[in-house]
Amino acid sequence: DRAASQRLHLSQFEIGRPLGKGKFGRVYLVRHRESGFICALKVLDKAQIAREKAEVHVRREIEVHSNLRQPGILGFYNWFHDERRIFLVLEYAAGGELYRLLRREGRFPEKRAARYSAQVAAALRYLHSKHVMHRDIKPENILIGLYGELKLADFGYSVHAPSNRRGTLCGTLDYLPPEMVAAGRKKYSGAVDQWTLGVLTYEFLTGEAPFEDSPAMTTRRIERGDMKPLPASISKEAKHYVHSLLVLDPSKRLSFDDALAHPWIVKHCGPR
Ligand SMILES: CS(=O)(=O)NCc1cccc(-c2cn3c(Cl)cnc3c(Nc3ccc(N4CCOCC4)cc3)n2)c1
Repeated sequence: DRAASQRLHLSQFEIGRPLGKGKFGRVYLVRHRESGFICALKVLDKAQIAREKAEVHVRREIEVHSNLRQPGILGFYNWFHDERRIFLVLEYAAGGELYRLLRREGRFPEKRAARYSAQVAAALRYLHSKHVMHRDIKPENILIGLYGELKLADFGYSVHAPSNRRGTLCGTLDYLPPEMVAAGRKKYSGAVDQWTLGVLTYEFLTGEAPFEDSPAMTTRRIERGDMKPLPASISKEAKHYVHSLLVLDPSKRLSFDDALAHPWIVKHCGPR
């Protein structure tokens, strides 16, 4: 609220190590001096935002993110600004980036893949209940909390780590559903996020994106739903779960409720 943001000022924070940097600014590990509270401070540069004509976009993303509260979504505590910068006071995700963990481990065992997929499905179901969708879900935009739980962290004004990322900066096609690669126009329907959940789960299980190929081929594969086959070692329930999300017809994709009730999820996470 305005009163709180009136009181907050940069001098009230002890600035720690940089966590990441990107298009609009940097993220720092900080401690609020008075309360001792550890959090992440995302610093957005107003001039850079103006150059990218992203003022409205950033304002809207702050408006959206500040109204979300769900364990699978990175906490947004407050924000304030000075003449040059906008500061977002966010939950510190102590586990770092999911992207790095996945690259380091190669792929996840099914129990972990199912738990992660369920956490993302629950967060997406919550976002949809608030009429917020398409949060650009990919491993690069997901952080890990203190207890190993996943946190959707990118709400549009995202920062990107130094270039150790995949070509996400130019926007990888891997995560786009058929209705978006074909039409060309960004036609978001809720079912887009169900497709993305399928791509994400596939990547947890194999370490690769299902339609990964040369850019031209990737588009063709997505349009045809022609995914690379899951390894024989993957259980049939896991295969059924991924195939029920990566369905060309958006109306036939598993809903988040059905995903959370799927035998593969229930087997590994218990009924929720
Ligand atoms: C090259 S890097 O890994 O150092 N930085 C990449 C990068 C880029 C953009 C945003 C972040 C980021 C944002 N965060 C927010 Cl917002 C809340 N918590 C974090 C947050 N948390 C975080 C917690 C731990 C780590 N470590 C753990 C020990 O190993 C090194 C990385 C990194 C990030 N990170 C990190």
